[in-house]
Amino acid sequence: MQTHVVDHPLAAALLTTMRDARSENATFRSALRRLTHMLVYEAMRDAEVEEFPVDTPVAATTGIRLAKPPLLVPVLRAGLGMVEQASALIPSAGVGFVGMARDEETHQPVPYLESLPADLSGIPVFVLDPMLATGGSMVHTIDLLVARGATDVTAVCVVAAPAGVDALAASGHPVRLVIASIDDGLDENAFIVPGLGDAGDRQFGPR
Ligand SMILES: O=P(O)(O)OC[C@H]1O[C@H](OP(=O)(O)OP(=O)(O)O)[C@H](O)[C@@H]1O
Ligand SMILES: O=c1cc[nH]c(=O)[nH]1
Ligand SMILES: [Mg+2]
Repeated sequence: MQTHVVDHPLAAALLTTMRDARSENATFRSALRRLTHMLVYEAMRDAEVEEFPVDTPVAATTGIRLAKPPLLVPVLRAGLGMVEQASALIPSAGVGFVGMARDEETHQPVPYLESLPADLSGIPVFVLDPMLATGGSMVHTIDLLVARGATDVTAVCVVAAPAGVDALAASGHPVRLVIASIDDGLDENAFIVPGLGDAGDRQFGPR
């Protein structure tokens, strides 16, 4: 699996704001939005483009547009904080939704919402979820996408545990990972260490 860690001082500073337990919800959401801009920008670097004729006020020239606008799939709740910025960066992108909450005892994902186009063949899909912990939620989301014919999936995350990266790679799915940091590991509650806590709660309050 191709993994791209976005190693940039501006990204690192925003991630630090998100890690800081003193950051209020609004500060956390703002940092996530701004960091998403950088992650999606990097994730789109190799996107397929096509040329088309365009007239400037001065002359005819050749323009560039995305050959295949992607589908953005935020994983609720935490991924919701990434979708507005990703859409702003890729205005032609569609948006689908997956809702999932981890069981606090088993740490298994419990799906509660699935709103996706029926046919994803030929469409690049960007899954937006800040946290990749055990990997269960991301692998389940990609299972849903692959079942609809997706063959080109990018997971755009903020923080991962090595176990989550390994689970994604072991899933055998056609996925690449774009991320700001791969952290040290998981604690006994399957929270990422040092991580940033519960990314859903830190944006929206307790569930
Ligand atoms: O890799 P995993 O072990 O599956 O954990 C990661 C998942 O946990 C978080 O969601 P959570 O279940 O807390 O739901 P929330 O976004 O509503 O808070 C996070 O946003 C991921 O979806
Ligand atoms: O550290 C973690 C792990 C799962 N989900 C989160 O929001 N944070
Ligand atoms: Mg949560």
